[in-house]
Amino acid sequence: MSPLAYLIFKPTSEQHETEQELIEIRAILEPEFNLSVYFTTPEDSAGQLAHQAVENGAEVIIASGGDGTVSAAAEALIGTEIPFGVIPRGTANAFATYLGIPNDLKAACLVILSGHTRLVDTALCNGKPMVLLAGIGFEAKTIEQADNEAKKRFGALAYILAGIKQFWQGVKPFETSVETESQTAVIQQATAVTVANSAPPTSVLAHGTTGVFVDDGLLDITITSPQSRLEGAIALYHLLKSGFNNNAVDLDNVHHLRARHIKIKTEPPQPVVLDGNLMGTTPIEIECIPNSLNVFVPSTAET
Ligand SMILES: Nc1ncnc2c1ncn2[C@@H]1O[C@H](COP(=O)(O)OP(=O)(O)OP(=O)(O)O)[C@@H](O)[C@H]1O
Repeated sequence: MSPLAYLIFKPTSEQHETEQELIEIRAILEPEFNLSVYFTTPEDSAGQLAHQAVENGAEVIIASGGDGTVSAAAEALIGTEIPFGVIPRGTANAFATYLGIPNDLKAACLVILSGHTRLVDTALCNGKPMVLLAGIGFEAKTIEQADNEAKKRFGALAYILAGIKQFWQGVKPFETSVETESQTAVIQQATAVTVANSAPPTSVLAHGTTGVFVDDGLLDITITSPQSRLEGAIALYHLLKSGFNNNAVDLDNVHHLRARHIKIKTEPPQPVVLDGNLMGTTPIEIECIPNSLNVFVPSTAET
């Protein structure tokens, strides 16, 4: 008997495109799986549908959409051994990129069929699932600015354009206190705080540390506090470099910590983006859940 698989699928606003993508995915997966498809709606979240799939005895769960869909669906699998497939169809697809899962539909389906899995950490941020990162300040304001129309027209470039605009306008500095199981750091003039479970190099603000590893049982915290555009540009350059070479940034206005459990407060409260979607404002509390998600990845992927 073929394994019972559930595909949690976020439709796009283009109905024709959605139908075509689904036909392509079904054609590859159905010969191997007893496949049921659940469509997300603003009311039926990927998380609820994935929980339903688990209750129905799913042997494989696959999420297809942007990072928000993947993250929400993952929550139902935390701590189970059910293998989790990702078919990226969003704008940034940062989780798939980080794990080396291709953006091409067919190639992503073939990764699932290959059956190679990897155990990765997840986290809970104020009780909500986090597979990538939580961003406070600059990143959250950038996501706020990258509207749906721009994402449709420019794809991932919309985030870069919004980031440049945000950089140019500047972020009003805020005071932050970051409390971990072993220390508390207070930064008076922060512009961004990023807590990462995983992050591709393009999630620039996450890369103050010596690499962001998704299976080390720890979260990587980067706090930036540049006080001018020039300092900001230098910090961004070093963070971008660090994303590729895993050397920690050595600048006075880039701070980094590693911890399993983190509480962050800011004054005044700041918007928070969680796995690509705005979730509210600070304070936040994040706990890493080591080795809690079993994801299909290419057998050659290294991170
Ligand atoms: N059928 C739907 N129509 C409109 N919104 C939906 C639908 N299904 C889910 N959503 C909403 O979409 C959000 C998750 O989107 P997700 O991040 O996965 O994809 P995206 O927005 O297409 O991609 P990206 O964030 O990369 O641009 C959630 O806020 C969810 O409520």
